Amino acid sequence: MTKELPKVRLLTCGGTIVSSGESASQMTGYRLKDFSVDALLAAVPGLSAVARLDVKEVARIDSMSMTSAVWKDLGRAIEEADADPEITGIVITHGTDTMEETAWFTHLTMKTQKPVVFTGAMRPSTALSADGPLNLYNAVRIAVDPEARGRGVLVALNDVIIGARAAMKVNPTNAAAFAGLAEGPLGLVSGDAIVWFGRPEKPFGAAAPFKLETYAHPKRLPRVDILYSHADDDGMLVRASVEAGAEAIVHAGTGNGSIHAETEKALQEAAQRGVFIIRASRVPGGCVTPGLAEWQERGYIPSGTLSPQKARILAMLALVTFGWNPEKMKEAFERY
Ligand SMILES: NC(=O)C[C@H](N)C(=O)O
Repeated sequence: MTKELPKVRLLTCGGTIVSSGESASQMTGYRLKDFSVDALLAAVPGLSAVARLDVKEVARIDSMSMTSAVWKDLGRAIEEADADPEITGIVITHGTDTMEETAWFTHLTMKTQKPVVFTGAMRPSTALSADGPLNLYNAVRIAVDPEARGRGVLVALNDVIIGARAAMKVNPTNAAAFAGLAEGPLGLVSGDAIVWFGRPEKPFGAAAPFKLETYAHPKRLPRVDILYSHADDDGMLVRASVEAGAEAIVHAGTGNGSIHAETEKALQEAAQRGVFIIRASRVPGGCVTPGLAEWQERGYIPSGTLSPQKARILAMLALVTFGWNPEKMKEAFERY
């Protein structure tokens, strides 16, 4: 008797992988129309020889409009797949614009040991050399690879496998859109082989205290704004953010998380009012260090190797999990 193929739950969230243009040469300016997931699967010959796929639509949106309400629906769908003993791995198709954010949220909150692989496409389904079908094929291969277990949530496109913590979209149009900043990739798809060489260094999933149930759907997570600094910055956005009820501000500063002298006054006032200040950087890659002694005295927290968008998610999760707790907020940025 032939061995039954492993079963993979495919959770779909929309994005370019199911978008269509007017012609094969249209690479941008396309829309999410009526291209179905079934049509996407039909465009992947050989997929049925890798795994049995069982599909569930979680959302059908362009990922620039992602919300934490969708993260919660996705989390519930992953928990369902985790509880099903027949399912070996989970693949999530998602727009690439905010894929790194959904993947990071999932990496911190999901407790499953099963592989969870995010993929998507940079070219619409109708394009010449559409990249979605091969990306999906490879994501399913990764999801059934026993070696993928224990490496946390993965982002796999264009033959590169990157951990959710490090993954960042670094090109707006190229098929090689993702890089694993600072930490590098965890593996590669090399033709028929899947090659692994890295594991996440920091605790995640079951080793992290963050849980999906801690925020009430459809309510958003606590307000945390990202403020991008530049010449002539004057702190106006800091004041607006505090006014809007931000519980933390991620300051995407220049260089090593540096702060414009004019903005510093507004950040200091915000910190005195109990708003957490996370010092991140608009520079991609590298590591933001604790910096000036007075920043440390004021309780500003360096983002380390987390991008501003990842720092925002960690701050939100720390707020819902620990409440207003400066020690725990600082520890969260050191540990996760
Ligand atoms: N390449 C993409 O997937 C971009 C897309 N518009 C999105 O949903 O993020």
